[in-house]
Amino acid sequence: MDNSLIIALDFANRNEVEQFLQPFNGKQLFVKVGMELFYQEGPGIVHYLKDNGHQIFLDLKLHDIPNTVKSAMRGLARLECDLVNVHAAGGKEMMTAAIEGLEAGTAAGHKRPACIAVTQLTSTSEEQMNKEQLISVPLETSVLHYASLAKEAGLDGVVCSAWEALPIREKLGDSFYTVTPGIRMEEDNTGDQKRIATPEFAREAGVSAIVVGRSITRSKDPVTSYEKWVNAWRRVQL
Ligand SMILES: O=c1ccn([C@@H]2O[C@H](COP(=O)(O)O)[C@@H](O)[C@H]2O)c(=O)[nH]1
Repeated sequence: MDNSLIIALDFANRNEVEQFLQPFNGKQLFVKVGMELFYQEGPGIVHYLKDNGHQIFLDLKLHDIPNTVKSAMRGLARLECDLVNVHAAGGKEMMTAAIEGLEAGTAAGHKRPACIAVTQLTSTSEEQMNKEQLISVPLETSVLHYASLAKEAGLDGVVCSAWEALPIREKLGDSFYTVTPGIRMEEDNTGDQKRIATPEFAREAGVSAIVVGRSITRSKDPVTSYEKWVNAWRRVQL
């Protein structure tokens, strides 16, 4: 997990994924399967990616009553992904149930998938959060609160923006993962993301992994783009 660049495979179907991966010539990547792809292709897409040696973040952001999340996680554990997630807004009891489900579904002698909680989506601004969720504290306070709940529930980390990574590490320790989408190069389109940061900023904040989607998947030359991103991410590690 540490220092990974996770590519968000936000594609409509397996055919598009195959077309995207083909020029990587078998390179083993850390990829994210989200709702768009999983709802279309189901578990088969996970098997396909695993069979090709890729590490997988299954980003389904479970958010339901504890019993339902526990049962769903029991099933997802059998896919043997590296990383799965829930929404912290589902509450501590729900997050505890997620871990119980993962443990119940993991074969004896195997390690359960790491589980992280989405705090505030990176597409949410502080103003939106205040007005629409009626949460009147600063956004960082809300993120830290959700991160603390996630840690108390036994989760392994959170999804947050790079802006909150340092305060989370200071409060909850370096071993608690901070996985950060909303990463952009200076020249990239922001799109729907509100809390964006560059790879250099993310590295300096000590995030565990960055998630990059459209900047790579929609570029004219995804392999060159991926290499540019990896170099930007690594350069500041030296
Ligand atoms: O808070 C969150 C949680 C998840 N995401 C996901 O990350 C990628 C980001 O894609 P970009 O194209 O680089 O914006 C996408 O799959 C989201 O579903 C997030 O952006 N923010």
